[in-house]
Amino acid sequence: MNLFLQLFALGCATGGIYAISAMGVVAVFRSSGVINFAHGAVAMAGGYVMYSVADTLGLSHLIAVPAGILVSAVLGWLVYAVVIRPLADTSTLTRVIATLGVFVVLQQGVVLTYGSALKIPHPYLPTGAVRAGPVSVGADQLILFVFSAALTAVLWAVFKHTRFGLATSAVAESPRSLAALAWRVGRLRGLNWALGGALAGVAGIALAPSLQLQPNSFALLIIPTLASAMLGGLRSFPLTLLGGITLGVLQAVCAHYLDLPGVGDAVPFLVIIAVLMLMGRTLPLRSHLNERLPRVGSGKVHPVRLLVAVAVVAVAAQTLLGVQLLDGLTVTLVTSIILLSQVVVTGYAGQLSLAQVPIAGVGAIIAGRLLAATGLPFPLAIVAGGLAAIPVALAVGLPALRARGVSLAIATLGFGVAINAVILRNSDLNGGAGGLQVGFQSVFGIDVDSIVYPARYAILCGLVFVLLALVVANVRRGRVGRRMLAVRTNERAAAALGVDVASTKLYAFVLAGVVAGIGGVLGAFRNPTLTFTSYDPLTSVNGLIQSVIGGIGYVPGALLGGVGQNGGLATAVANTWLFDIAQYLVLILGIGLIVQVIVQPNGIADVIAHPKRKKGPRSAAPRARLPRPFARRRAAAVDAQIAAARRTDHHPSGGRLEARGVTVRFGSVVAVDDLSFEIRPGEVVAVIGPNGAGKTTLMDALSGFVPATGTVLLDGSPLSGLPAFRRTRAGLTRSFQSLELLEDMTVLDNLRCASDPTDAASYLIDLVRPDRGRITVATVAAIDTFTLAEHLHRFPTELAYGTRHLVAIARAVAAAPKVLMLDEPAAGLSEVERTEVGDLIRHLADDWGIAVLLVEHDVELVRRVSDRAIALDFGRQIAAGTPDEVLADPRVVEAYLGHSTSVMRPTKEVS
Ligand SMILES: Nc1ncnc2c1ncn2[C@@H]1O[C@H](COP(=O)(O)OP(=O)(O)OP(=O)(O)O)[C@@H](O)[C@H]1O
Repeated sequence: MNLFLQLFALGCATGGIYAISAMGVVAVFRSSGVINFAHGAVAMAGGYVMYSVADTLGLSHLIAVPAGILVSAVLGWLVYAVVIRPLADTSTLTRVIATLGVFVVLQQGVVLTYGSALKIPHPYLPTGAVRAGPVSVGADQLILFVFSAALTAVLWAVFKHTRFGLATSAVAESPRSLAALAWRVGRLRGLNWALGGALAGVAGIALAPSLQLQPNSFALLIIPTLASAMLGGLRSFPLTLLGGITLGVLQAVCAHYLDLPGVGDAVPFLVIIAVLMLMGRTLPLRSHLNERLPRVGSGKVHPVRLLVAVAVVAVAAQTLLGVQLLDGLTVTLVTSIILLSQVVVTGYAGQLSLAQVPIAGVGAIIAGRLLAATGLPFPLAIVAGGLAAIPVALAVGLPALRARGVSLAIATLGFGVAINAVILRNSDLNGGAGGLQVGFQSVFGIDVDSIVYPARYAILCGLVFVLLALVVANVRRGRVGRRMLAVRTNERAAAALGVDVASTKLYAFVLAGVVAGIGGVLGAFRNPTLTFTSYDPLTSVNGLIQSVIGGIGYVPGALLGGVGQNGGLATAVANTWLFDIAQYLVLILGIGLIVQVIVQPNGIADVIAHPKRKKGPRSAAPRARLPRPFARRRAAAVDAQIAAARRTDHHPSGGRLEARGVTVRFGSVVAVDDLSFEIRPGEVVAVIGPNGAGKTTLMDALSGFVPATGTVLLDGSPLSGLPAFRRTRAGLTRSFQSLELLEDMTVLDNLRCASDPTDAASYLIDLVRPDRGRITVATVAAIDTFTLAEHLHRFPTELAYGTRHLVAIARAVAAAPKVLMLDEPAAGLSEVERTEVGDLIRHLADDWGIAVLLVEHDVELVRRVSDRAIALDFGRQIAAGTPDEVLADPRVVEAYLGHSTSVMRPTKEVS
């Protein structure tokens, strides 16, 4: 018990400091909605400045400590003013990546200024023991704990009771309202960033004497910091203190009682995962903002160009390049393979993984141990490394099922730290200080020893890169690629099209894991003795940065990113002909990244592929692709498929939807209250009601987007309990009020996404033979009915508003639904377009027998199109019958207009 109390006290002291650092993150997040990944590096800078002033210059800590805090505060403000402010209108991903750039710049700046060696600052607080009953704690720890509690109280009071604090809480919600009240939003945010920096500095200075200063480990203070901040819900200072203490105590107890190396480092990660799993959702809410991510390439392979490039590299490697350049080439190719994994998981699938390099390390360590233990041939060891990465990649991907964006980045960074601590730095696995002896390798009898035959090893890496690049490009062009793009663009829309969002994400992580694992093996086996120090989480951050600079959505982007790897071609060329830039390379990359995300977020590969395109991810691809012979051939093939489908006399047919006692609660709000109704094949049933009546929530409940009680039956089969994509596949399809078109895809690919077969075989077949997708009878029916033939190769952003509406309905029809639910399909359309949409809805019901549930505010349209109507108010059914009966019902009139004497007129817009 005494020991536990002792550990508890120790954990409280460390946790208090985590909490101080985390409160800096909270202050920044409350004001700007941004998670600053450079926060740990800012803390580290504070610690180093304190060390310089006190230990190097020999000045008093009374000067050194404030100096460290001041520098951190200034750094915090600078990050805001120089990096975050110019990126105010960009995606979360862009801002995360930018702060990662700052992280790298600060970390490398410290390395260049102070070196990587450990620095041990002199303690500045009394270190004697203080006894309280059976527990003895250091006086410094006690002081720091009391200080953290006092600081929490001060911050809580400031943010709760001062104008500054109240304005900060308001600024993240509504900067415009605050500006209207004469607040200078930029200055307020800048102050919070400075406060965040200062708090990071306090934490860095507090931890410096016990943690000791070392750039690589100290900057990772960001992980426990973020874990504490997440436990505090990124809002509450007292809860953040509690979170920090919980974390500190858990770390101390686990490290003591669990005999597992690195377990202390893994605890914050486990806490992060637990929070994400508890708080996250499998599909985002309606309010989730879908942001455009960096553009993706087409995955088109030019065989002639590829063969020429391979031949040139092979000949140059064998005949022209010296050892240094060959080594640079090998490092570039190995890195490029690992970055290919980033293209799959982040570029295509939109999942921000910061664990790809540690995953590569797992592949390397397992292949190394297998080969050392069994004498496995090298090619099989490469494959084994790829396969060995699968379970770890799956585990890294699991949080993605409930977390997205910044949260996922935090989880994967934490996972990387845990993998590094528990597996890669584990001397039971990594061969200890001497490394893992594997000797030299051969492939099919050819010696590929990278020291004697560096050219051969480089060529081997080149061939593996080409092979994997082809696989990744195939995936992009196939059915699976469409699913990934749909998921990255809009998870709700993807699920509504029948895409299994969870499986698609996990597949992306697994495929990326295999690719990274193979890269990891090739990287480690460059030497006869394997070491795993270069598979650390910081290298993973650098890897992401290189991917973004190269073009994270492009296969060639991985190669371009690999060129910039430390020790890669850029370094080798510069070292051979210029000067030793290795030490500055990471710094240059970090600065390059920050400049690039501001100027050209899509990467160098995008500029090369489309030199004339505008820079922002929002600028659509121009139609000018069609004249190219390839595009013309493809268009002709599409036309032929459409013609063939037209010759068959099939079209979608309807089914019967039954809802029994469907109820949805959001806390105390009952959004849908015990609704029961039926829609028969060929029937159009309108659901009307004032704003907030529960119409969209009803649709969400029927289609599986929100949890509901009650029963939903399709043709007598229960749908309740099934996830959204399964309901779509069963025949219940929906459109969205906000259309939710997949903006990264052409109209045709939007339709294909809805009509693609859903079998799992494509996950494997697409790797070698991508399925461009057949055009189904339902798709052609949708194209013809909604006259979309001329728009098929356009992107949604290029279409007129009315046409976008038609595409949204056509896409739902392309899924061959039995029951179609349309959420305000006529909103914002002109009179003529509304009439057209009404006719089309009737056509779907009358000619194809589809059962239609129509949510609509346009009373005229409801009256003209629907067979029956149901009126809702506060989630409850207040009337049902023919449209005329329902619209004339006094309860409906009252619900809409607030008093029963008014007469409901056939106006166009009631709301
Ligand atoms: N995720 C949510 N959490 C909490 N409350 C919610 C959520 N989604 C909807 N609501 C509430 O449920 C009620 C019904 O909202 P809903 O959007 O379904 O109404 P609606 O009839 O579709 O309105 P509109 O015509 O404006 O689209 C409202 O009170 C709304 O605030």
